[in-house]
Amino acid sequence: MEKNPTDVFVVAAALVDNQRGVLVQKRPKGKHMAGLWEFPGGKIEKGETPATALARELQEELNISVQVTDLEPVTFASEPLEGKNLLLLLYVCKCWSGEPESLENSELQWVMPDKLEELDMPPADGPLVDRLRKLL
Ligand SMILES: Nc1nc2c([nH]c(=O)n2[C@H]2C[C@H](O)[C@@H](COP(=O)(O)OP(=O)(O)OP(=O)(O)O)O2)c(=O)[nH]1
Repeated sequence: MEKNPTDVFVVAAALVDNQRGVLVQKRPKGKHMAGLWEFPGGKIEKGETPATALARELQEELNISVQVTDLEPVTFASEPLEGKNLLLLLYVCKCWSGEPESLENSELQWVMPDKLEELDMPPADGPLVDRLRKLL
């Protein structure tokens, strides 16, 4: 099968804490979809697996260490994005080292799973949130 050059592969994590809920971050000003809340993560780079990409993103964005074996695949979304197709893979992570802090100047908040749907999130995230609510 030929690789579709218009696909954008993104991995994201629902970090789950029993007391605080799920961590979301606000997309910073100046970026596409600025101001919307999203799950931490980002694009998969060349040579990475989805899980190694996500562990790298979580380190870079939140300064936490995650073992790839603690990343549990949950669901995915496929959505048009600026003339391309976004394939967004969502993982749940319940175990990490360090306290998440924003290294990229984005606002963070913990939200209980049943309140996630009240947030303004990118269109691709709607089905992910539905799935998480049923799971958590
Ligand atoms: N991390 C994350 N990205 C999401 C979510 N939902 C969603 O549509 N996206 C989109 C936004 C971006 O277009 C893309 C993530 O790529 P990114 O954060 O690495 O890239 P970006 O567009 O912010 O900018 P850049 O780093 O490429 O300059 O996936 C989500 O819940 N989490």
